Amino acid sequence: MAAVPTLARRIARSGVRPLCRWPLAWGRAARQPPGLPLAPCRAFSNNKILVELDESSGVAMMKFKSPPVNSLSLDFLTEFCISLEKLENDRACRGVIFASAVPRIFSSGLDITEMSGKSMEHYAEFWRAVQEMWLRLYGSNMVTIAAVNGSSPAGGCLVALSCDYRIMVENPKFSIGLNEAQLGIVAPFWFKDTFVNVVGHRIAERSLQLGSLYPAPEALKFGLVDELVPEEKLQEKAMAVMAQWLALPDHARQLTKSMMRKAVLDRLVAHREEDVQNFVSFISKESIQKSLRMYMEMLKKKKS
Ligand SMILES: CCCCCCCCCCC/C=C/C(=O)SCCNC(=O)CCNC(=O)[C@H](O)C(C)(C)COP(=O)(O)OP(=O)(O)OC[C@H]1O[C@@H](n2cnc3c(N)ncnc32)[C@H](O)[C@@H]1OP(=O)(O)O
Repeated sequence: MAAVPTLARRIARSGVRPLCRWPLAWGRAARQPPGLPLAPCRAFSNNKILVELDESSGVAMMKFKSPPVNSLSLDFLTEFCISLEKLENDRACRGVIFASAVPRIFSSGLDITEMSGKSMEHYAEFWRAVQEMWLRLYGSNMVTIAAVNGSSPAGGCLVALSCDYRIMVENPKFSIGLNEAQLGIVAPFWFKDTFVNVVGHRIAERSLQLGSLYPAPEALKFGLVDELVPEEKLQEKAMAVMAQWLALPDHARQLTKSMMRKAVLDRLVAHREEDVQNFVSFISKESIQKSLRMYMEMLKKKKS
């Protein structure tokens, strides 16, 4: 685990800037009854993520703001881990809702430029950051809800799958799934395990082999997302579901969550370094690099 401190150093170096104490993101002011002072709220942001914690409800909103497509770059992943750790250690926070501040895209998944044309050391550092993000999110003690307000392929889908509940905007133009096979790459075992735990083995096997992306209404049919709502109702719905989950005693819910997820988490923890080495040797193959370059070219051509 020699290079693990690299991510720890990045986390330590990266500043988390406090914002004002009375932020307006997610329309808090609009929800407040007239004449009453705003409930205590704390907000912080870094370059790619905005967080607002409402102390009265114990609920934080984490919004991804890394245009154009919220790709999960090394910087994004580092900032995500910092923000989540801050909330995890804050006794006032019991639940987090994740959403995008970028229109039409929840997250485009792992940043392909981090996996293409870089050194082996870079691939290893990047993959440790991907592992760290998943271990923290899937293993979080807080209630986690993905408010999927846009397309969410591959790593973006993993973020949603790692939450306790997924609510997606009902727009059929927004799609979600683990489409790695379409890029000529393979979802690692812990992506697969997370997927199987949500949709079951048969659907996961077929979807992973075909690299399927599902429009929101299709994703609902087999439980990849838990419900669909019109975009303007997403925040309200996420808050309502959160309130339902927070009505239970934390210790009972947390122990149950841990019991359900422990085997899958432990598997990566036990094979973490091996998984890094597998990733590095796989991604640095010339044939895989060629597939990634072709995929990026295809994305560019689609625009013209
Ligand atoms: C033996 C087994 C061993 C296994 C070892 C492990 C193996 C490796 C595992 C790797 C797992 C990988 C997981 C991933 O997440 S890979 C990423 C998958 N993501 C995608 O396929 C999404 C691609 N993007 C899109 O489909 C569209 O961009 C999107 C629908 C998200 C948005 O469309 P829109 O039309 O709005 O925007 P553009 O396509 O024009 O994109 C804007 C610019 O953003 C760039 N872009 C998009 N996605 C990414 C990305 N994921 N990474 C980096 N850059 C991205 C796109 O190229 C445009 O750039 P330019 O403006 O410069 O052209």
